[in-house]
Amino acid sequence: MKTLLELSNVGMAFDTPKGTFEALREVNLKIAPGEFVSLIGHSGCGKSTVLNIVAGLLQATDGGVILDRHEVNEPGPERAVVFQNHSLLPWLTAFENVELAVKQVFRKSKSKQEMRDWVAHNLELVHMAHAMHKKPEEISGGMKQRVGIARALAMQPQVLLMDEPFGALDALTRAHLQDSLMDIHRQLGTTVIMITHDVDEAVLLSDRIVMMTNGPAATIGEILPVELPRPRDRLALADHPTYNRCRQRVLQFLYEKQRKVAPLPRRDTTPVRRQA
Ligand SMILES: Nc1ncnc2c1ncn2[C@@H]1O[C@H](COP(=O)(O)OP(=O)(O)OP(=O)(O)O)[C@@H](O)[C@H]1O
Repeated sequence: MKTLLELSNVGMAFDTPKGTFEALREVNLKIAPGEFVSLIGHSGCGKSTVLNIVAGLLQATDGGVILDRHEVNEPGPERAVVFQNHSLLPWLTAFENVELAVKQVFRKSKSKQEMRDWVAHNLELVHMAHAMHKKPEEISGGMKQRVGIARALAMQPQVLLMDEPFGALDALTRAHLQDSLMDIHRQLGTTVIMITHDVDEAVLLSDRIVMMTNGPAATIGEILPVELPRPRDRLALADHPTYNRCRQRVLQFLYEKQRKVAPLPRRDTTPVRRQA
């Protein structure tokens, strides 16, 4: 397998008022160009920490990340991030929000008109052409996420990093955005790492699902290849044996192997003797 991105022996220890907290230990992962990888694990296990290290927003305290033969030490446009909350600038329109990112990356290589066309093209890609001159407060949550994705894609990143991008959306909007993301991934062949808590979302979208153990010292517990043909259709997959097997495997990992909640104490069924 050709490797675009490699995490080797990544460890992360945070200094806290109570001492050092080891969040991650020996995280090893190789990702191929064009691969769609989901990170799944219980809340607080360290998914965002992994993503932030790849984004260059955090520096690993052990090991490191190599992207296309270069070590990652700081944020860069070749690794665009989409967060759960859109993070658009409220005083700019959708078009201007995307344009701002495009100018940062392409100021020297594209003319003004080329940059404007590129912004419009990316907004069309996420089906936002009709509302490109509206401000964030004038559009829905799902539309804001679409603009955030357009902004990230417009930077032509080598890797798209998504931290629960659809977590705050209702089920129907979420389904539409998942379908759009699958289309975009098919058209552009972008490499994607996405954090999700949603098992169905992970199976539907991913080539591989990376399952993380609970912290402290969290690491990769299992990696599941999702061998379903693309393009994928959510309705057709509902009865697909591979889909159901993958779903089952992730659920087993999360709720049997990595139980988060301690089992309830067994009820004592011994009758209580009344004292005379
Ligand atoms: N700056 C920090 N200082 C100290 N501890 C931190 C810091 N950032 C994260 N942690 C701890 O590291 C662990 C992993 O956090 P992280 O946010 O990566 O988890 P997560 O899996 O993304 O959680 P969630 O699914 O709830 O978003 C948690 O125990 C968290 O409290």
